[in-house]
Amino acid sequence: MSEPEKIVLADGEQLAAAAAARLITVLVDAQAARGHAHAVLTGGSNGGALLKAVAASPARDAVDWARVDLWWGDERFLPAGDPERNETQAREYLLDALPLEPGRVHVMAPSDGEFGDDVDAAAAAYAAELAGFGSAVPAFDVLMLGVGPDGHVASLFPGHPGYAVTEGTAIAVRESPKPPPVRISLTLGAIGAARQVWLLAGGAGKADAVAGALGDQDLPAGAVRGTERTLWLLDEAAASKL
Ligand SMILES: O=C(O)[C@H](O)[C@@H](O)[C@H](O)[C@H](O)COP(=O)(O)O
Repeated sequence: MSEPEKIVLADGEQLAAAAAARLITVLVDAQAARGHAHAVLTGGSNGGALLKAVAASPARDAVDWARVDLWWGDERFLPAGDPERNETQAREYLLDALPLEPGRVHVMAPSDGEFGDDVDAAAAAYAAELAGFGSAVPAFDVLMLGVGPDGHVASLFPGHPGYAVTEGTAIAVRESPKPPPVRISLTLGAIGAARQVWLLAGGAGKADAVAGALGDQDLPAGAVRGTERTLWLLDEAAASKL
């Protein structure tokens, strides 16, 4: 288990650019070492800004995108193509511009897909897909998480049942405090299988959550660890109460 490290960037734009450069490097290094890379994407504004910065990076195509497996840390359980889905936004910000192997883009099912509105079945199917790489989940090279103002990550919320789940890798989330109410999320256990876990937090609205999670508050953002590295990527406003 890796102890949390912090890197503080000047502002949101520098945070996105620095995180994008770091992501490209991690993916290139993983492919050099193991021939492929697994990355877990996050929704939210900081996650989206990172994807846009990767799209704009001159170094973007140093990554062999055909040998990258992309996963999601969580997804809003909405119809395919809904603008509120993390997948929809990721495709718009970056993925549609990349030569990815479609079979390596592991989407959490929409609410109008093969499982219909059965979010439990959709979550179970994702758990099965994660297990298709030889263990419960792949050893993700990097797993990115936005941080909510309440200290949530993925769709694991303080005091909410999903945060307490200790079994399994992908779960259904209902009555999410953050709309929309129905989601699919990786569990803390699945998140902890990642070599590197990065927490992205920008803006003054995250300062309390950052201070609490890095302090002694029991928050999902403070509970996650990578097996090799746990890295908080912050801007000065989000780090202002540390
Ligand atoms: O599906 C989601 O809503 C996200 O995955 C969620 O976990 C997000 O990352 C945080 O809520 C931070 O979002 P912001 O960066 O927009 O505050």
